[in-house]
Amino acid sequence: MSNIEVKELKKKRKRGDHLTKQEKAILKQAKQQKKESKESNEQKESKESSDSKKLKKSNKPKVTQRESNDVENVQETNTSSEYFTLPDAKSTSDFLEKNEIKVENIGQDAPLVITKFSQINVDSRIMKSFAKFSEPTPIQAVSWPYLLSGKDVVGVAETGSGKTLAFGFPSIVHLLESEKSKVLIVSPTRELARQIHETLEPIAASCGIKSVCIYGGVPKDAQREHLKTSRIVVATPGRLNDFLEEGSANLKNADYVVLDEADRMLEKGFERDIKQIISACTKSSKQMLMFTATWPAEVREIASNFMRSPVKINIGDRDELKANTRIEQVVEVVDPRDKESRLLEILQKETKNKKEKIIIFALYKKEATRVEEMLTRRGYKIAAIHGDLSQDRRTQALEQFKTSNSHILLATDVAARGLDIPSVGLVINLTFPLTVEDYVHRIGRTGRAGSSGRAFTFFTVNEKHLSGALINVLKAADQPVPVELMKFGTHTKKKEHSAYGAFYKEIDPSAKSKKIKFD
Ligand SMILES: Nc1ncnc2c1ncn2[C@@H]1O[C@H](COP(=O)(O)OP(=O)(O)OP(=O)(O)O)[C@@H](O)[C@H]1O
Repeated sequence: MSNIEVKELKKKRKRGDHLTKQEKAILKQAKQQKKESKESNEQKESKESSDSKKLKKSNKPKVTQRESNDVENVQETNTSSEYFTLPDAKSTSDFLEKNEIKVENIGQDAPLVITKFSQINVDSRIMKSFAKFSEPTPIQAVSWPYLLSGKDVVGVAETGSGKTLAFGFPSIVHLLESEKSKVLIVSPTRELARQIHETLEPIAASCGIKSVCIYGGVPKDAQREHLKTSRIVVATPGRLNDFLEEGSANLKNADYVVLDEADRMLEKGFERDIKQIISACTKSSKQMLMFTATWPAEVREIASNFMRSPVKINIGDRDELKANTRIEQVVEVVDPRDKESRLLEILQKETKNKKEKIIIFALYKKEATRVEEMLTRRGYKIAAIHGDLSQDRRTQALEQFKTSNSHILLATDVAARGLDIPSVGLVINLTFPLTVEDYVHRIGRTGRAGSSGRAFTFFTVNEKHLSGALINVLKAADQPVPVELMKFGTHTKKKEHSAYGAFYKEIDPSAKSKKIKFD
């Protein structure tokens, strides 16, 4: 058995390909030999070295907690341990319990966790990106061991819990490991794509890896050029498909594919685009990842069509729809005609001597424009972001809001998901969104990365079909349920797949119309 042969088998195992009994036996034997040689090296070393030398980490640490001799279980137990060590069983179980972590599809094994950065053993250039954090967040702690081991993963964790680095960090390790590979990350909105790119670009660049952000509403030339050399592609579906159709994007080597905000990406408005994109990633051994804060039953089956027996990670018991519990939620049932006067009262109170940022959500673009004008006339400095604005104006508005030139952002649901602006203290839902999932994402623009936040929501008779689902979300977070809301009824209706995203899909105005052929 040559080293090359063993290496090939390890790769095969990492990809999740089937191993014959003989191949498993070869791996087991190799593992045993490695263990023995390590032990004999360690014995030699301990004889000749001082105590400090013993503390020095091996370049390829082993999983020490759960070695298995069961050949059948080699794939599950002997994960890609060269990148991490595991804590002892007690620390693991305490961590899992404290954070209400559920991990499915790992057989009989206990979940693997990386609770400290010191357990990670990867290129130090990547580790620098964690210098500002004290420890991995729960979704990072649990998803990293599986992602670093080549597994498909569905990760469901509350808004603002660090999902971007949960899928982003292992993607860079993957690119360093495999020179030909590419990473593709798909996001539903341009702003979120830019944000993901801004998070990962510096880390990738420090390792000499180029990345590109592909999104609509801006000229194509620069993106097309960067595509040629980039190994990380962060994209919105429409523009990416344009590039695929014209032959400028090549995803043949994309073997680490992420759908961020995965439930949104699998909705009717996007499903076809996503199918097209994934079928362009032709490598059979690709790793598929889906991350989100909301995972409705309606999309779980669709998701399974794209994945190979994924590990399902659920932080905080999120089989039911749940909002971040650090957000104080106030719901006020009002007459639809009174919403804007109530908004003015709230703003007057909330903007007095307060520095925190506020996001106001409207449902329709026209509504957003009208309310923006109304508030501007009353002297408020407003930044606005919705689908009717040019991309330049959207980018500018978001920048203004982030850098504090204006404390209020008026937005439609293009800003509901993913955007990470740490000083947002209050979210106001002027008009309730189309689904309660969107409500959870909207209010999740506050209370990020362990901080607390507040959300104020107007609820009217027009949304009464959503009262039951909203009541459940309020109750699950121990928030008060107004009597007026209860009067609308507590029943929940099954969501229609086509209901979501109806106002959401981004149309790229710069995309060329398709040719129609007449016979
Ligand atoms: N280990 C960590 N410790 C503390 N903060 C972290 C850690 N990892 C990431 N963060 C910070 O947490 C914030 C939220 O992260 P991120 O935007 O990835 O959340 P998310 O889970 O994707 O949210 P959403 O569901 O709204 O998309 C970011 O500001 C990020 O820098």
